[in-house]
Amino acid sequence: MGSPLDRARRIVIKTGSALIAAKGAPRRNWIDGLAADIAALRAAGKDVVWVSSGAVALGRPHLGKGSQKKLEEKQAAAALGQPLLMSAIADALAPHGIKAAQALLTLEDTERRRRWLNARATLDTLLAAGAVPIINENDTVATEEIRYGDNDRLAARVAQMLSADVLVLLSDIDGLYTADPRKDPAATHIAEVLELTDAHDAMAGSANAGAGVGTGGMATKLAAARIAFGAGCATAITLGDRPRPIEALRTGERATWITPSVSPDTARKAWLKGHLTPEGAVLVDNGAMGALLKGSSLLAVGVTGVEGRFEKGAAVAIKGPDGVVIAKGVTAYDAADVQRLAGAHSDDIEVRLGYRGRPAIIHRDDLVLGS
Ligand SMILES: Nc1ncnc2c1ncn2[C@@H]1O[C@H](COP(=O)(O)OP(=O)(O)O)[C@@H](O)[C@H]1O
Ligand SMILES: N[C@@H](CCC(=O)OP(=O)(O)O)C(=O)O
Repeated sequence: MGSPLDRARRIVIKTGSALIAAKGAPRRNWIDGLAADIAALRAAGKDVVWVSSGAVALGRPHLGKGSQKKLEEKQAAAALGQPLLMSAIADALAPHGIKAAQALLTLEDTERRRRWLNARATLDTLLAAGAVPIINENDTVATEEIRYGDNDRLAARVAQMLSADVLVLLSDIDGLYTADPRKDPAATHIAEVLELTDAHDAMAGSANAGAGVGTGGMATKLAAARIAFGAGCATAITLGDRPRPIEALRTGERATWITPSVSPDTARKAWLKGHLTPEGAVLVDNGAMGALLKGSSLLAVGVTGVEGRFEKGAAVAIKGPDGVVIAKGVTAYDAADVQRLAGAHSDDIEVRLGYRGRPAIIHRDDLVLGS
């Protein structure tokens, strides 16, 4: 059967602070090993996104003395540590001919549809260019209310946004146990979860019950796995501190695999179907209707007009020439721009808008057929 990693097209890997840093310095040998793993995945044609913690841990020694418990002290440490984190990772990827691209996200980038479209387009562009996006929370500006707070969930949101097939959470433990093995020596390992229940949450205890340097614990890993699960993405929780942790996972080293029964594509379409309440409509001609039914994106050339006012990122209905709703989707343009683009060929988009817009009014990934 092989590993889910072999079948995956897109993989998100999350590394916790304790793997990245020791005594305030980057663990270069370990980072080099993971970089070699990532190079092997890239060579096999897979897209890889690396969500890495460690900015606070690497920045702390440079902030001076003091407790460094206050939020602004952690944020300042992150500002000092983030470039150190990036350069350690970029240096490790460079010998493999892989470019590292920094992307610092805040909660809004994955929760607000408009920003989500932008973040996704940028990350897709980086992946298409062969780069590995290195993602962290934008700790320096994220305030308590608008924080993911832990990179486990951030990584799951990224996996969801990018329709990844596998999320790997590299941890200081080789998976989920029936209880915290640090406290209960009788705890047993769980190799596979096909449905996440409250019983699993009870095993993990509360958040922040982890080893110390980071902010996660097993509870946030399960919260992350739940987000990924809903997006049709499998999660592996496994021991990170191995020389080649991804290769070890691929060849069957111990892990907990949390595996959904549907694909990312099916999950996304089901989500769209249930969550989109149209705020307006885009009117299309017969040609566009035929293309949509065949699974294409909605291009400006087939648009004849709009109904109502809506923002970029809003849910809209798509209506055929007879006024019947044939699909719903998330629009990449606001109503005024859709009107401006009606009937335009792709080459004309820039002239009509005054900027270089996206080719699709609604991308096929953001579209579901039916009313
Ligand atoms: N049921 C459980 N199974 C496994 N680990 C658990 C469980 N409950 C609590 N934990 C704790 O969670 C820790 C992993 O979280 P954490 O140290 O935050 O990892 P990371 O630094 O990789 O984010 C484990 O070392 C373990 O002590
Ligand atoms: N964004 C923070 C890390 C937050 C976090 O989730 O840490 P961890 O539990 O080690 O993955 C940083 O870079 O220090």
